[in-house]
Amino acid sequence: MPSLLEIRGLTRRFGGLTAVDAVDLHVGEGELLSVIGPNGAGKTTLFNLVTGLDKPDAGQVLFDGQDITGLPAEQLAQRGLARTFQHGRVFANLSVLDNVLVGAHTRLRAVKPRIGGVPGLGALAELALALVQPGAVRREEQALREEAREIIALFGERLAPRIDHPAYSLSYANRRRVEIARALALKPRLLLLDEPTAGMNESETAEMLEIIRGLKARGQTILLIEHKLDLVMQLSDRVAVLDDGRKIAEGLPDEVRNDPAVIEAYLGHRHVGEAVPA
Ligand SMILES: Nc1ncnc2c1ncn2[C@@H]1O[C@H](COP(=O)(O)OP(=O)(O)OP(=O)(O)O)[C@@H](O)[C@H]1O
Repeated sequence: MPSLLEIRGLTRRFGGLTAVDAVDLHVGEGELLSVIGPNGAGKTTLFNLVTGLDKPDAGQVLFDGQDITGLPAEQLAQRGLARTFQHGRVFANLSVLDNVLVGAHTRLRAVKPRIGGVPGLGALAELALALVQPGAVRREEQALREEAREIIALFGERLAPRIDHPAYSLSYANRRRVEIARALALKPRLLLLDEPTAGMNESETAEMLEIIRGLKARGQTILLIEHKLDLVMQLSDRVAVLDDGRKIAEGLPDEVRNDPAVIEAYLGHRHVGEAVPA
């Protein structure tokens, strides 16, 4: 399987602490790779490095064979990397639909050629076009709305009846669903999910598992951080384990589950808060 994402020797230090320590990883097209590890293992820092929110002290990130190390988040989104955050980030005052449309518009900006090729003229020229071709613009907007509605429909009765509600009025779990819907509207080549079931109860977690399973079945490449090991074991093609910034294991879910170094890492951290892999 050719690698869509390849991470080589990625390292990030905060003062004396090495949060991510020479980590190598790769994610193949259509693959679901989970990154697990005790609290403070470096998972979110790794995501931040891959998605341009933070810059590494050493190492490289390659996406589809191109070096994207240190590129800003906006550019990475336009290249097809979309992420969600551990605590969920949505535009509180925008409706569910508009939150998802933000994702669709980001994608559209990426695929539209720069008019005239003159930097800075793009937005102005776009406005001019909108004025002379209102029908075309309206149709394009209509198509985006339709697409956003289809994505929202993936979340069934949880989101569909609330499509016009402002995000601030939603439950925590629903805000997290909106965030994932927005990321999907980017039509990402790689979707990075940071603890998509954090704060969700058992039935909500089971629903999310089905949604992720559905995305995977459609060929979506996914990099997942997740604490709920049951879900990780059911969904992942491969699992990588971080501990104190280092990758201590990588392999098929069953191999990782029985790896003594992994069991040791989980037992060694008293505040894991979740079951040791059984
Ligand atoms: N901006 C920062 N400044 C200083 N230290 C940081 C910073 N960000 C993360 N760290 C430290 O780096 C280490 C890794 O943190 P990180 O959040 O990546 O871990 P994690 O595996 O995502 O943990 P959790 O499962 O609790 O979310 C921790 O010791 C954390 O305190």
